[in-house]
Amino acid sequence: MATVRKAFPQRLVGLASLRAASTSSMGTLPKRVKIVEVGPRDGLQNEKSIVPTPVKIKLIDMLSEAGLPVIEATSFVSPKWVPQMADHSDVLKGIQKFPGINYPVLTPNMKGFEEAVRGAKEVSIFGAASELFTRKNVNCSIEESFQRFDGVMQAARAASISVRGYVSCALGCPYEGKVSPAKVAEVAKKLYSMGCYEISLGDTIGVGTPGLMKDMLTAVLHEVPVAALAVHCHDTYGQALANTLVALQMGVSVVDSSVAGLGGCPYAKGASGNLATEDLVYMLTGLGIHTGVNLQKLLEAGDFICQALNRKTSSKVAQATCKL
Ligand SMILES: CC(C)(COP(=O)([O-])OP(=O)([O-])OC[C@H]1O[C@@H](n2cnc3c(N)ncnc32)[C@H](O)[C@@H]1OP(=O)([O-])[O-])[C@@H](O)C(=O)NCCC(=O)NCCSC(=O)C[C@@](C)(O)CC(=O)[O-]
Repeated sequence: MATVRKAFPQRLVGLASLRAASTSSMGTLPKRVKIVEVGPRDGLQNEKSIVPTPVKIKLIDMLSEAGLPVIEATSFVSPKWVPQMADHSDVLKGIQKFPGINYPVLTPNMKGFEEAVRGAKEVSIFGAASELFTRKNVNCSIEESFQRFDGVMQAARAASISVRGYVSCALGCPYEGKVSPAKVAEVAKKLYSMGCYEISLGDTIGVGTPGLMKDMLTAVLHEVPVAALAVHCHDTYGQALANTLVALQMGVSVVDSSVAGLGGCPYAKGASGNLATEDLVYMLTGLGIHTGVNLQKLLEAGDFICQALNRKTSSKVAQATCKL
């Protein structure tokens, strides 16, 4: 049954008009935020049943229609490790490539990179600030993961492919517990100095709180310019939006999120979904921050994937605006 929604945009306009009064004491916030939609990759990679390729393609096309500027489409990782992403080439081939929208993909090593560049114009390498997580996730040490990244970076430079870098476990690790801000800063600095144009700091298991986000970002900002930073918060403990707001107040203007709050890392036990894109867009709009995203179309994309997966949305905004 199709989801029926309340007359939502009008209410949103009303909220946005309160902006001057409600944000005056919030420090300097960015005027616009680039949202990196990770639902088709991070959101689906942990799904137990294989999601049909046409569903993935339709989801990405709907997200493109909604105006997301960056949509992480899939990952070129081993299908033995992450079977859900085994159809990466077909997904990349099947989606409509909207002008002005980037469709990056994850590439952990040269094998993934070589396959990815047949269709991708941007890739992401993914490191972590935890040795044990790195071992579980990509079967090597942090040092060895950088040796793999060296090859990818060289090949990417030669092919004029932009590379984004992730630092997982930026606010905590499922295997090591606390992670020091200094370690996160060290890994972020290394990725940045290798040539990653943007570093996404991941609270992989969503254990962070605003104070931890502030301490971690303070350390990272000594090493990487704020314009090159993004945050990527999972919402396991309901802190994702609060942590993201702290990052915005510290000057970060790129935020990763996932439609309907889908997500989780298969190698991070306990990791739940990402910050829901609908909730992020609602907050940013209320703060008068431009995203270019059409919330109504985004909600429709969320409805579509939730129906396809036969599950309830994790987006509070989607829940609040749903009549049935
Ligand atoms: C990195 C590897 C491949 C190492 O895995 P490995 O087993 O150590 O690799 P290997 O080099 O020894 O090769 C073993 C087999 O895998 C194949 N292989 C090797 N590489 C590839 C490739 N790229 N694509 C396809 N196949 C590949 C290779 O050809 C070989 O095949 P065989 O000879 O046995 O038939 C593996 O550990 C892996 O794929 N890990 C991916 C795990 C993953 O995707 N995790 C989720 C993404 S990270 C995340 O979600 C966090 C993030 C980014 O969202 C941010 C946050 O929230 O913190």
